Amino acid sequence: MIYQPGKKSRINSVGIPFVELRDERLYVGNSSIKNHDSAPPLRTARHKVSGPGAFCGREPMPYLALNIDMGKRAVLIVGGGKVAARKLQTLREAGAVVRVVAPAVLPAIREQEASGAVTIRSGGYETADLDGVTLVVAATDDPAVNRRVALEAVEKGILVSVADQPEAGDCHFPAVLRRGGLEIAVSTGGRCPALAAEVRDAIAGMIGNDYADLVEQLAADREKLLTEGNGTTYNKALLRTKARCLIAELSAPKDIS
Ligand SMILES: C[C@@]1(CC(=O)O)c2cc3[nH]c(cc4nc(cc5[nH]c(cc(n2)[C@H]1CCC(=O)O)[C@@](C)(CC(=O)O)[C@@H]5CCC(=O)O)C(CC(=O)O)=C4CCC(=O)O)c(CCC(=O)O)c3CC(=O)O
Ligand SMILES: NC(=O)C1=CN([C@@H]2O[C@H](COP(=O)(O)OP(=O)(O)OC[C@H]3O[C@@H](n4cnc5c(N)ncnc54)[C@H](O)[C@@H]3O)[C@@H](O)[C@H]2O)C=CC1
Repeated sequence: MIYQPGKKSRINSVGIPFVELRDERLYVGNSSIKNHDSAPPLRTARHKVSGPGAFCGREPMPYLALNIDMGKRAVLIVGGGKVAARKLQTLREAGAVVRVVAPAVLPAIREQEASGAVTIRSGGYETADLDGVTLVVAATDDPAVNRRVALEAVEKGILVSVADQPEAGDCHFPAVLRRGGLEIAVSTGGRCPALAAEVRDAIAGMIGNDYADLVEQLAADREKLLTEGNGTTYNKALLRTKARCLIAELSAPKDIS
């Protein structure tokens, strides 16, 4: 089916033609996806008045993009389901020491206990679970528990990311692309995570593994330059120019004859 502007067509609540929710199934073109969610299809928009993500004029107030070395930091994940497993993976990749607390934990999480980088306490969340952690991720399927975790963390000055009520916390996870030492993080500030993931995937098609070599090569050049003491202005001009040239080389069509 082709969308023809002006012709009568089925339009869903977000204005995508030929996508329709009917009898618990999502119809997209000729195929359909089962809707497993029991939640009502509509929810009220969040109208934030203060804090990151709040609106200042037309633009949402930006978050601070900051790369944190989590190697020496303890993190608590409250919940042991699918979302907790994804956040655990991300946190472990960043070297964090993670504690998980939940009455039921997925095998994918349980299996990681043997590595020593994850400890698991079976049971419901308790305030004492927050002791000594830098960051807490509230990812249970109980909104009241997630909210309690958020309130208690904020009170104690602990950073908190809340899976179902991001506005109750103060940070969130972006969609990330890694090419060796190059990291690209994409965020919509919680407004549409699926878009962040799609943008990341689109960038992945443009930024290949060659970029990992670029980082290595330029980092070695820079290391050498810093020992030569030519000054920041000189180093900046040289490294920016070389980076630009190498990127152009990667983008140029290859002669494979
Ligand atoms: C605020 C934030 C807090 C946080 O950090 O968790 C948050 C919140 C929520 N996500 C929800 C749903 C979905 N999240 C994803 C996917 C991802 N979500 C991620 C981050 C974030 N999600 C943070 C904002 C990041 C930003 O905006 O840029 C990614 C990028 C990174 C990661 O998770 O590591 C990861 C990409 C994974 C990858 O790498 O591919 C998909 C799509 C998919 O799975 O493909 C869906 C289904 C479609 C949809 O609903 O949008 C819901 C509703 C839950 C419900 O329906 O009950 C909430 C709660 C709410 O919005 O209230
Ligand atoms: N931020 C994001 O990227 C996304 C967030 N969500 C939201 O994340 C939440 C979790 O989703 P899933 O992982 O799919 O759920 P799930 O049902 O797979 O797991 C829920 C987990 O919470 C645990 N739990 C329940 N009560 C608890 C308590 N008192 N203390 C500690 N743990 C407790 C359960 O034992 C279970 O391990 C939901 O609210 C969902 O709406 C869903 C999709 C994406």
